[in-house]
Amino acid sequence: MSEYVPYLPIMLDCRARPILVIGGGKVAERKIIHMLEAGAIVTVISPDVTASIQQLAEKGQLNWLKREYRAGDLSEGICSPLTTEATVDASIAERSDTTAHSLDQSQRYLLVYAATSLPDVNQSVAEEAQRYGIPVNVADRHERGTFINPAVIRRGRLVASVSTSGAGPAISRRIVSELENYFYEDYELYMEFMYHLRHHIKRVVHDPQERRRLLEQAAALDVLAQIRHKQFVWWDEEQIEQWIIQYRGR
Ligand SMILES: C[C@@]1(CC(=O)O)c2cc3[nH]c(cc4nc(cc5[nH]c(cc(n2)[C@H]1CCC(=O)O)[C@@](C)(CC(=O)O)[C@@H]5CCC(=O)O)C(CC(=O)O)=C4CCC(=O)O)c(CCC(=O)O)c3CC(=O)O
Ligand SMILES: NC(=O)C1=CN([C@@H]2O[C@H](COP(=O)(O)OP(=O)(O)OC[C@H]3O[C@@H](n4cnc5c(N)ncnc54)[C@H](O)[C@@H]3O)[C@@H](O)[C@H]2O)C=CC1
Repeated sequence: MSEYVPYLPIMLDCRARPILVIGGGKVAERKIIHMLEAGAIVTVISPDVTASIQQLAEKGQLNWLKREYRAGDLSEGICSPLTTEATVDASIAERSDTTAHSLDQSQRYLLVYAATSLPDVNQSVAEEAQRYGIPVNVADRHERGTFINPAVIRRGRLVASVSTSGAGPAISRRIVSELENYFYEDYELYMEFMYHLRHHIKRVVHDPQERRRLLEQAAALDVLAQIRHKQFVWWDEEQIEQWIIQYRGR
C-alpha cells in the first residue's frame, strides 16, 4: 500500500469568517460557490476571473482584488463583509505594518485556497499560509497544502462527503453520485424532524442514561418510510411528550 496522509475530516463553521482565494478560474469558481453557501466572506485575488465570479463581485457577494498575488497578501486579513476593492486596499494600507500574528482572530483568514494555473505562485501562497499557520488548499499539487476538499451531497442538515485522499476526484464524484440515489430529497424533512425531536428530548429529559435510550429509540423510528409513502404527519409538542412517556422507563 502506498503512503497517504491520514486527513482529519471535519465540518467547519465558516459563517462571517474571511476566506482568501488566489486565482479566479474554473477551479476557484467551484470552490467559491461552496464557501459562499457556507456563509464565508470571500476575497478573490486574481487579474482575471470567470464570468460567474465577476457577477458575484458586481452583486457585492464577494470581494475581488483585480491583480496578481503579492507576497504579504495573507497577512492582511479582511476588514468587513462586502467591502469594495478600494476600501479593502485602503484598509490594508492603513494596517501595512501589521502581520497575521498581530491581527485579531476574527480578522485573520480562516482558510486560503491557492488556485492559480501557475504552480510557482500556488507554491508561494502555500508557503506563506503555512508560515502564518493558516490552513491552505493547493489546487494543482494537493500534497503542498494542508487540506483537501471532498465531493459533497447535501440534504438539508444531512451532509455526505467523500474523499479518496488524493487518489482521484473522479472516483469521489462517482461514489457521491451513487449516494445521491440512496439519500433522496426526503432526507431533508427526515433530518428536520429528527432535529426537532432530539432538541425536545434534550430539553425535557435530564437523566443521561434515559436520554441516550430515548435518542436511540428516536433514531430507530420509521419516520423516513412514512415520509417516503407520504403518510408522515409532523409531531407537535404534545405528541412528542406522549411518545416520551410511552418509552420512558421501558
Ligand atoms: C486532492 C484534491 C485537492 C483539492 O482540490 O481539494 C484535488 C486535486 C486535484 N484535482 C484535479 C483534477 C480534477 N478535480 C476535479 C474535481 C474535483 N476535485 C475535488 C477534490 C480534489 N481535487 C481533492 C481530492 C479529493 C479526493 O481525492 O477525493 C472535488 C471532489 C471537490 C472540489 O474541488 O470541491 C471536485 C469534484 C467536484 C464535484 O463534486 O462535482 C476534476 C473534475 C472537474 O473539474 O470537473 C478534475 C479534472 C479531472 C481529473 O483530473 O480527474 C487535479 C489534477 C490537476 C491537473 O491535472 O493539473 C488535482 C491535483 C492533485 O491531485 O494534486
Ligand atoms: N483541485 C482541483 O479540483 C482541480 C485542480 N486543477 C488545477 O487547478 C489549477 C487552476 O485550474 P483552472 O481554474 O482550470 O485554471 P484557469 O486557467 O481557468 O484559472 C487560473 C486563474 O489563475 C489566475 N492567475 C494567474 N496568475 C495569477 C497570479 N499571479 N495571481 C493570482 N491569480 C493568478 C488567472 O487570472 C485565472 O483566473 C490548475 O493548476 C489545474 O491544474 C484542475 C482541475 C481540478
